Amino acid sequence: MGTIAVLGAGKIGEALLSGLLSGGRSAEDLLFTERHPERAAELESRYGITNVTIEEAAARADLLVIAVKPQDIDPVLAELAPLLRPSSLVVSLCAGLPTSLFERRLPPNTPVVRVMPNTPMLVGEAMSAVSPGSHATREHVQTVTELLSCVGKVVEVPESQQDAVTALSGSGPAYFFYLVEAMIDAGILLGLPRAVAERLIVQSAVGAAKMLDEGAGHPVLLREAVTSPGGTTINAIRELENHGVRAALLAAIEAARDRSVELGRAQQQD
Ligand SMILES: NC(=O)C1=CN([C@@H]2O[C@H](COP(=O)(O)OP(=O)(O)OC[C@H]3O[C@@H](n4cnc5c(N)ncnc54)[C@H](O)[C@@H]3O)[C@@H](O)[C@H]2O)C=CC1
Ligand SMILES: O=C(O)[C@@H]1CCC=N1
Repeated sequence: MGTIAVLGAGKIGEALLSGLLSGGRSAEDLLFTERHPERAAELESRYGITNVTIEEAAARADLLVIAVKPQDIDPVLAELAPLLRPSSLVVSLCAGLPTSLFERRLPPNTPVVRVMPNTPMLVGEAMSAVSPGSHATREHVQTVTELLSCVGKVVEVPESQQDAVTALSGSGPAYFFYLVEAMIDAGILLGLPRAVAERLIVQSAVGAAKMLDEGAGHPVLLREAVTSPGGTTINAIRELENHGVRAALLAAIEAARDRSVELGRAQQQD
C-alpha cells in the first residue's frame, strides 16, 4: 500500500495513526499534516511519525486520508488540488461530505473513497463503512478495506447510506459513553463509591458487548434473559419506557443523520 498521509491529526486522525502503528504498520510509512504546531509536536514525540507540509504529503503519499472537520475542507482541497499526483488515492473521513464534492475540486478522475469510521479505532475495534466515488475501482476499495481492517471491522455500503451510518456507528460510541456516564451517576445516587460504580458498569458493558459480538442471541432475547418475572429489571424497564428512552434514541439518531446531510449541503455551495 506504500505511504499513507493523514491530513488533519485531530481525534480521529490520531486514532487512525495510532491504530495503524499498533496494527504493525511502520512509522516510516506514515505521515501527517497538522495546522497546530504544538499538536504536531505532541504526535511526533508520542508516535515517532513525521509531520509534513501538504506539498510533502502529496509528493510522498500513495494514499491521502482527509481527517479535517467538514467545515475546514475548502482550504485543504484548494491546496491539495494542484499538488495531487494522478496515482494517488484520496480517502475522506469527513462526515456528510459526498465523494462528488472531492471529485469536483480535485483533478479529473481522482479516485476517492468515502469512509465513516469511529474512535474505537484507537483500540483496534473500529466500525468503518466504505463507499467508492465514481472514479474509485474495486482495487481502490480493496486497498482501503485492507487498511481499515488493521484497526477494526469494515463494511461496504452505498454512498446514499453514509449519512445514516454516520449517525449510527460514527457517533455511536458517544451514545454508549453517555449511557455509561448516566449509569455511573445512578450508582452514585444509590450510594456506591464512584470507583466501584465505574467498575460495575464498565465490566457490564464489556460483558454485554461480548455476548452480542459472539452471537449469544438477539438483543431482545438477551434482555429477556435478564428480566425475571416479578424481579428487579422489569421495574427499571418500565421506567425507561415511561421516560420514552427508545423514542429518544430514534429521534436522536435521526437528528444526527439530518446534521450529516446538512454538513454536506453547507459545503456544496460552490
Ligand atoms: N471524532 C469522531 O469520532 C469522528 C470524526 N469523523 C470525521 O473526522 C474528521 C475529523 O474529526 P475530529 O478528529 O473529531 O476533529 P478534530 O477537530 O479533533 O481534528 C481535526 C484536525 O484537523 C486539523 N486541521 C484542520 N485544518 C487543517 C489544515 N488545513 N491542515 C492541517 N490540519 C488541519 C485541526 O487542527 C485538527 O487537529 C471530521 O470530518 C469528522 O466528521 C469521522 C468519524 C468519527
Ligand atoms: O460528531 C461528528 O460530527 C463526528 C462524525 C461522527 C462522529 N463524530
